[in-house]
Amino acid sequence: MQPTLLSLPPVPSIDRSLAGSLRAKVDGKAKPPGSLGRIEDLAIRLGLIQGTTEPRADRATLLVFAADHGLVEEGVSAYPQAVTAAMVRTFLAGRGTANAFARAVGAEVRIVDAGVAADLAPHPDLIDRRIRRGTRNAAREAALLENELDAALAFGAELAADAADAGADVIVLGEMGIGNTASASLLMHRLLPAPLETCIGAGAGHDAAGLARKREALARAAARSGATEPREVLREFGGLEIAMMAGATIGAAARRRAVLVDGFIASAAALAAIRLEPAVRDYCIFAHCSAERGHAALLEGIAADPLLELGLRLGEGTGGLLALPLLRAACGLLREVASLDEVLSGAA
Ligand SMILES: Cc1cc2ncn([C@H]3O[C@H](COP(=O)(O)O)[C@@H](O)[C@H]3O)c2cc1C
Ligand SMILES: O=C(O)c1cccnc1
Repeated sequence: MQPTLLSLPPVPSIDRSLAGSLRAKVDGKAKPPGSLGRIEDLAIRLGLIQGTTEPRADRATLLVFAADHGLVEEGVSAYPQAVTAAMVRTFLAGRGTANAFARAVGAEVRIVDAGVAADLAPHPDLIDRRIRRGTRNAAREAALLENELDAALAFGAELAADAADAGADVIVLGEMGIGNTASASLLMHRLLPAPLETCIGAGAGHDAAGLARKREALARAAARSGATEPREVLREFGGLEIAMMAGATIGAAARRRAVLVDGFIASAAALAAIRLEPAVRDYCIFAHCSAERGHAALLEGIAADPLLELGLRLGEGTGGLLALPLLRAACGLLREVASLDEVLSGAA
């Protein structure tokens, strides 16, 4: 084990011995075998993750990790850096899309300042884990120092474990950080790996000139460092919120909680977590395939079969929240639905 990973909790491997009884339970329900398609597979996955034939997804906590990126100096985003802090304030006021969707599905929301480059007033719903005011510009130098990366991973793991200990059955991971699709593209390029070009998309929105500028800046960042080892890749290309999400993925898995992974950026963080600790892969449920270029290839590269395809490209955890009712339905199948035997014997 690498000494730097010692601060991260161990992730138990999934015990597959329950798979047979979970499949038999699902097949024995009052419905034709297989008639609930992928919801049946989801029920079995949730049972395996929680180690029970009666899994729950009642309580869900969305952790939104927010941070800024030095790469924005290169014009990688169509939006100014100040939008990150403005959106954090909006979330705290309950007015973001993530807040509305969380209310729609019944999930708790926690906002984490992982490294926003602005002053934020203290707020009871804001968790301050700010490591620095944004990353360094990865086109010129490493985005993070070793100790900054360690802190981000450890804080993320701790926050996810805290949410689990406070009663969350499912951890939904979301992010807010202008410029973070640029970091995510570099992570995908090195960790999947995939050609850089196929990893770069329009992010929050770019015209042709903006996209060309983003491609050119990311080519310079990639040329600056040949890192391929997951810690090195995170340190070189950032970002703070992405590293914290990778830590949170590991922390949730260590508590045997399903991690509902949102879009392109959250998936890049999950990819980093999987490369750091392969056992987390079994705990990751990929909510949707985003419209961001690169997301479909990233998902395919880790054999992930996303639950939804809605053309979303927002982030914030919105896609994860929309998939949450599917997890609850899958748990309801195992916990509540009568067996065919009960129905035929008149017991149900
Ligand atoms: C108003 C607004 C709200 C957002 N909420 C999420 N994002 C999303 O867009 C950003 C990534 O795109 P890029 O890398 O191109 O900057 C992230 O903050 C992501 O969460 C937003 C973006 C904007 C503009
Ligand atoms: O897929 C995402 O999560 C995404 C895509 C573009 C911009 N922000 C987020």
